Amino acid sequence: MTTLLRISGLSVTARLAADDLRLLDEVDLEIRRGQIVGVVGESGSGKTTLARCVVGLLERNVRVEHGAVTLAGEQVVAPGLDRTDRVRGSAVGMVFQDASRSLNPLMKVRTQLAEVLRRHVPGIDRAEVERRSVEVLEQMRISETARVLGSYPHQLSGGLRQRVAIGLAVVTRPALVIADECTTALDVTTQTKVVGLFRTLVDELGIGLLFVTHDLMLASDLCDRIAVMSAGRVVEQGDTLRVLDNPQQEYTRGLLAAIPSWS
Ligand SMILES: Nc1ncnc2c1ncn2[C@@H]1O[C@H](COP(=O)(O)OP(=O)(O)OP(=O)(O)O)[C@@H](O)[C@H]1O
Repeated sequence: MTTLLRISGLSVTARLAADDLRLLDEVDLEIRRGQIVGVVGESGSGKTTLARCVVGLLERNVRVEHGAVTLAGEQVVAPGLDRTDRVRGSAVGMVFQDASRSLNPLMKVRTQLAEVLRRHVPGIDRAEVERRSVEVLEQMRISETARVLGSYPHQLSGGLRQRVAIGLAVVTRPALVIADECTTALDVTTQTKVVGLFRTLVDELGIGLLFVTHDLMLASDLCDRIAVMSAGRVVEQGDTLRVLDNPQQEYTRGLLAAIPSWS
């Protein structure tokens, strides 16, 4: 499997009024095609900062101090360098916690898919837009494609909305998808479906998935590898079973101990 995403020695700092705050500290992480890597850790450990750094969506007071992000062999982030606009939305798709951040409430699903396709697939014609829109909804295991295409986001259930948001992220056939707490707002049954959908997508399309979650149980169900973050550092990473069955770090043991059903 080829390496899709390589994060090496990444350190990121936020400038505050008084002084600088280190948000990420020497983070190393790799994702290969067909692989799901979970980033887990407590609130404030730096998961979102890491995910947003890969796609160049850092806040204005945040900057990369050291290290680099390389996507399919091309360096896209380094100190003083941000080439993420070349890959955002095309080679990399993103799904956030709240589908409403991905979906435009004022546009029907059909229009939103068409807009993304036209932006990223130059010269695509109307028939191909429709064909790929239907295809991606089918990949999302949505059966009533005509109804969903003709609906505004608020006319769909939460689970359906999140599947449409994932469809919007993968319709351009990205090599990598970044999902940040994207199942957190869903009920457990819908969450299980969305997680199953991600596994199928990764297996069928051979994409890589960076799955950010505070839910270690969910990560253990879905991810091939897990990186455990604490205070901006990856304190432990490896194959999911290895990390969870034989954690090497006290911090990871603490996270596992906090799950009542674990052991
Ligand atoms: N622009 C910023 N300026 C200052 N501090 C920031 C900034 N962005 C993030 N932080 C701080 O960096 C730390 C890591 O935040 P981040 O959102 O990456 O953590 P997280 O693990 O994703 O947490 P959560 O699970 O709660 O979303 C937090 O303490 C947060 O307050």
